Amino acid sequence: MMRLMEAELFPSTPGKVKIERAHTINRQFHRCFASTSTMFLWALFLIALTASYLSFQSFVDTSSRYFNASWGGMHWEKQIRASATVRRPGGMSVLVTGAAGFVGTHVSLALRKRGDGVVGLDNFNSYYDPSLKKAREALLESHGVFVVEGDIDDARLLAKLFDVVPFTHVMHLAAQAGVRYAIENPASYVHSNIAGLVTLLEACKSADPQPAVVWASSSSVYGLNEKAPFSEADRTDRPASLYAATKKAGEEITHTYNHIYGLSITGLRFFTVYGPWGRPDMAYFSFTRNILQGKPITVYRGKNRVDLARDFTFIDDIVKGCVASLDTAEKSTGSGGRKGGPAQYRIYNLGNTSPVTVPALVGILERHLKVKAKKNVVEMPGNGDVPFTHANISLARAELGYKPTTNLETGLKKFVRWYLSYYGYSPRSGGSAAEATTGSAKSL
Ligand SMILES: O=C(O)[C@H]1O[C@H](OP(=O)(O)OP(=O)(O)OC[C@H]2O[C@@H](n3ccc(=O)[nH]c3=O)[C@H](O)[C@@H]2O)[C@H](O)[C@@H](O)[C@H]1O
Repeated sequence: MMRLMEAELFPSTPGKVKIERAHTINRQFHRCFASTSTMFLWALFLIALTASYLSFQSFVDTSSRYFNASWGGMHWEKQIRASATVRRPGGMSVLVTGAAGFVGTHVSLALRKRGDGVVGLDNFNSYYDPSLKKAREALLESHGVFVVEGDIDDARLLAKLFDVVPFTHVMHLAAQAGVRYAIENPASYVHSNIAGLVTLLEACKSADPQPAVVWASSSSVYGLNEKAPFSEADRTDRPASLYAATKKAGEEITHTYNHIYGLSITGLRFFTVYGPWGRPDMAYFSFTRNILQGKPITVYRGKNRVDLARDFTFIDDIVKGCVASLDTAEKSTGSGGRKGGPAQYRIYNLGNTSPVTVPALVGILERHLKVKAKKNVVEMPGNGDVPFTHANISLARAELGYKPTTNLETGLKKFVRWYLSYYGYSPRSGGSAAEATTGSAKSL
């Protein structure tokens, strides 16, 4: 049948078709052509319908992405520009990563209070109670610091931020913290402390102008180092935890970006930082919570019944070290991804220089809280802890003017005062904080 139609419509020898047959063929051709063109029109109509449906869907997708996205838009850019505005002669505009974190909040406030422009960046992850991070954000907002909700591993977001503001400095404090949590969630350390760091440095090296970068390394890089106090020149090639290993890797990675792209880099090895608005995962914080709730605390002890000790450093001293690092940071030498010459590369210990044992820390908390702790003393599990830390701060003292002034007794007093007020405890005169505990206390 098909072959017949083909033969009729397209005779193999043109001009040999009989006239009467030619009429019939002509009619059939027209009928056929008419139905083909109708089909063609229908097809066109369907294609147009499908295309408009698809483009409508993509419009809906894009707009819902746009409206659901936590960043982007004119209003967002305006907030960033306002927050980055410098209000003192010779001031800097600083991108603070991890701004809703413990150290990030304090550093952002200090910078803002003296008139620097500050834009925060934080992913508000749930490693610990995000409502505490939100409360810190509210505090920052009340001082005019805008915190962008986003991840340091988001290259598009970083490019946009540098597009909106020519940051002079980056204070990089976003990280997956915690020594022992690395056993539970190793990928989180790789994501933030390695991948996120590289993404951030990529953005910094491509920025024009390139910012100077100051970032948080850790005392944990000293690992199994036994030479005390720990000096910057001591061995750091024997980390005892994945956390420490990622911070050590961060020191190598930042060195590479300094070497290849001329980024000015300062790494700060923080020694067990504590204080108001602190991290609930840290011992002094969780001990306080448990002591107040009448719950036992676990105190780790080293081999041969030796107490563990830390060079606990008060937040205000750390903030001074961070700000001094920003103030003394030289400019990066490159631009647009090209090195212009050798750039500054520094590493400093920021500690307190007087280690205190964990049982002594508990004793101070008991005094301030006026409650006796229920202690379970157990041998330190092999999960990343080191027996002690002790900072030599000569270098930071000489080059940054760093001079810690708060001892653990005074610093914990300030922390306890903040804790009781933040979580809604109102101690009656003479009574212990625990006795005064009311139902209004927020749980962590
Ligand atoms: O300087 C750093 O670079 C790191 O400091 C901090 O780590 P650490 O010094 O380990 O602080 P933290 O957890 O408060 O434990 C303190 C002591 O209490 C002991 N400890 C802890 C918990 C517990 O239940 N019992 C206990 O005895 C414990 O064995 C230890 O001896 C930061 O968390 C980390 O992010 C990083 O910044």
